[in-house]
Amino acid sequence: MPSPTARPTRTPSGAALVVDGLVKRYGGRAVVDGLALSARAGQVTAVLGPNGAGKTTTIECCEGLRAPDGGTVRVLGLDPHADAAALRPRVGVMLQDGGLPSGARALEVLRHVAAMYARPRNVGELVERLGLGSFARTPVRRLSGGQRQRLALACAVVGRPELVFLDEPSAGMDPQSRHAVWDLVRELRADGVAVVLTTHLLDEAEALADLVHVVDHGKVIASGAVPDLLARSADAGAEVTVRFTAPPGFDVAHVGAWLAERGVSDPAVTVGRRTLEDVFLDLTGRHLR
Ligand SMILES: Nc1ncnc2c1ncn2[C@@H]1O[C@H](COP(=O)(O)OP(=O)(O)OP(=O)(O)O)[C@@H](O)[C@H]1O
Repeated sequence: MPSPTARPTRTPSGAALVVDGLVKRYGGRAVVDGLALSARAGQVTAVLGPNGAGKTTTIECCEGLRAPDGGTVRVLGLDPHADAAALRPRVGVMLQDGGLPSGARALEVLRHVAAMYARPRNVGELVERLGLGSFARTPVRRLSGGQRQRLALACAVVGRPELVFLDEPSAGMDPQSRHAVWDLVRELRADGVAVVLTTHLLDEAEALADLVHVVDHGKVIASGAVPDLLARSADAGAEVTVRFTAPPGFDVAHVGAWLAERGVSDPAVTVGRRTLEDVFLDLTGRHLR
């Protein structure tokens, strides 16, 4: 049973998570190879990288699920292995495969997890927020992928964690669910929670992240806020988007001709009104399934 008196512990730098020189080997191969990153309270930190880059391995070392072969990990100033019991009530975890008991019904699982905490969130409110009501009595093994993700997210946050790890939180979700997840992540940040997420959805990282770490071959190859990372690559030439509402009869070919006259090679002028996501949400509504 988590202690009701658990208090935030911050490292001197104020970071909620500090990973330094992390090494993890499998069969002699370092899949995480001297990786360093950090995350702060009240911020969303996104860990990006191609398949097999070492993101999940890193996050699982931070969660105390895998033992590192080298380097240090400090979670709320504590060691995820040695201090696992002290960290359990303070850290929320949403695993990529859900990690939920397959035979239990969805709402039973959430109520059970909530009961393990001293000051859980209101379960009914969370059910409403994440649209869990329509499958509350469905066994976990019968849930769709997106429903299981939403249940796993609810379980990760129901205990009011100070730090939450979300491994690809909106993978496989419909746009309605993704927006609900994003709203919840923003609320956690506003409440001062340190949110650490991995994602392959770069629009998700752009929409949510205060800090981005890009991982490849087991190392962080770039870190910074999204505008900083974009500014660093500005010399490569920027793609400029201009939006305007064309009056009736306007010939967009003039825009391409005007750009070509000014030395812009192969300008691509496209006419579009709304994104497919806008149309999809209009057609299917915003309510969660
Ligand atoms: N238990 C294990 N035994 C052997 N190799 C492993 C093990 N776990 C992970 N690996 C390997 O470690 C590498 C990193 O895997 P990891 O799951 O951390 O990548 P990832 O960045 O999260 O990828 P993805 O985006 O596909 O989820 C991969 O090459 C993977 O095959």
